[in-house]
Amino acid sequence: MTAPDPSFVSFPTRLAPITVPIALGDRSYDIRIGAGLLDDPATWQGLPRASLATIVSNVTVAPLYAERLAAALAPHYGRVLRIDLPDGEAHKDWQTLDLIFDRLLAEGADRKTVLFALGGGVVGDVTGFAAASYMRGVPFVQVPTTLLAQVDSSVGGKTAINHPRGKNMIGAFYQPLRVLCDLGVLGTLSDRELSAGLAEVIKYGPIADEAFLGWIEDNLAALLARDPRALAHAVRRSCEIKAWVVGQDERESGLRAILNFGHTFGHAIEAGLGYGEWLHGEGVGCGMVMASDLSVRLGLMPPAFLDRMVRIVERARLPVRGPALGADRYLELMRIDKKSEGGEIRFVLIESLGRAVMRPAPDEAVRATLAAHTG
Ligand SMILES: NC(=O)c1ccc[n+]([C@@H]2O[C@H](COP(=O)([O-])OP(=O)(O)OC[C@H]3O[C@@H](n4cnc5c(N)ncnc54)[C@H](O)[C@@H]3O)[C@@H](O)[C@H]2O)c1
Ligand SMILES: O=C(O)C(=O)C[C@@H](O)[C@H](O)[C@H](O)COP(=O)(O)O
Ligand SMILES: [Zn+2]
Repeated sequence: MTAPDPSFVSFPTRLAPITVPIALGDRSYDIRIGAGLLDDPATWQGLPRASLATIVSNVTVAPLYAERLAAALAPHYGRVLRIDLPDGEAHKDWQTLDLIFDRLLAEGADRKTVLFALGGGVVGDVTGFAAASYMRGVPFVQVPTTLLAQVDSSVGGKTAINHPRGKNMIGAFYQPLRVLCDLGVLGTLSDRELSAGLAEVIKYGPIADEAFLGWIEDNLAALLARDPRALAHAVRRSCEIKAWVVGQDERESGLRAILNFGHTFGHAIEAGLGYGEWLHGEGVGCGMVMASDLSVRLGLMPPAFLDRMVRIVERARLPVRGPALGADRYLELMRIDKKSEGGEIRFVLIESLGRAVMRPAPDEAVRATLAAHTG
């Protein structure tokens, strides 16, 4: 007898599937959340049919789930091509993008070819950018397989690759046709990656929903234990908040920047250490502690808020102290951030629970935050 698939063991299919719509005019789409979605024929209804579907995944995720996805797609497409990328943040680059373009061209992919991004945020971001640029745009579907990708990266249409100088520096806004969050696939995720995903879940509390922050605090043990109902609620509420934000400001002319809470510091850590050393979620967790410190330092929030954020980030098994890159290096890396204007760094800060603002901060305050939370 073969060993049971851990995704079926951990996640019973009796969890009712739910749909979170994201309203973007003619680019509107649904985020579907449920257990066993990959194997449900209803999942694929209403997607464009074509002679070729391409599953873009990576060498870790493809052996786990690509066959199931290919079998589900086979009835609807003339041919299902598979592209397995190298795994890891260090491969979110031009070379990997080229791999996709080379294969698509070699296999005769045309403008109707539908790309399916099967993987975490790295696969999703690279595949999305490939979809945005191959023949000036082909349709794509997000099939996120990490918690982080289900609660954040698969939703909202930010696609990108990294540059050695800065995160996500080359990319495009390009929306998927649908997002399919099969909770069952979270059963095979490592504990470290689960915690990384929790960082982005936690983020939604202070920026948009005080009650959700309280719910996360009350349910952190259940989330870490992968309780299906707790994970389902975390994915649903996160997607609702992200859909609400993106629906108002698709291209980050204002409000959407709140989703960057913790990211100015976090991206500096990721780039400063070299991509892949710290996970994105780890950078965000620690970055939220630093941004909370800055919010307190600038008089926006009381000190108890910082204590609360340190506690929740620690309980999620995420780092609360950044690496000792040196304040000058942090400042240099943060100046490249996409929110900077005229060389002035702008931080997402909390001004009351559930409400974020974007503000510049005096260098001395930032240095004090770095002194308190790095090394
Ligand atoms: N576009 C956006 O809005 C957005 C939002 C947040 C993060 N991001 C980006 O997302 C990336 C981080 O995504 P991530 O945390 O998913 O990392 P990731 O894509 O590197 O995946 C994490 C690891 O888990 C493995 N994996 C994925 N699914 C698995 C599964 N079901 N079972 C076992 N292993 C599995 C992957 O192969 C990888 O080794 C960063 O590049 C970040 O910048 C983008
Ligand atoms: O969707 C957004 O907007 C976000 O900022 C979500 C972030 O979690 C994500 O990491 C995003 O890729 C960061 O965006 P960037 O514009 O700072 O690269
Ligand atoms: Zn992020």
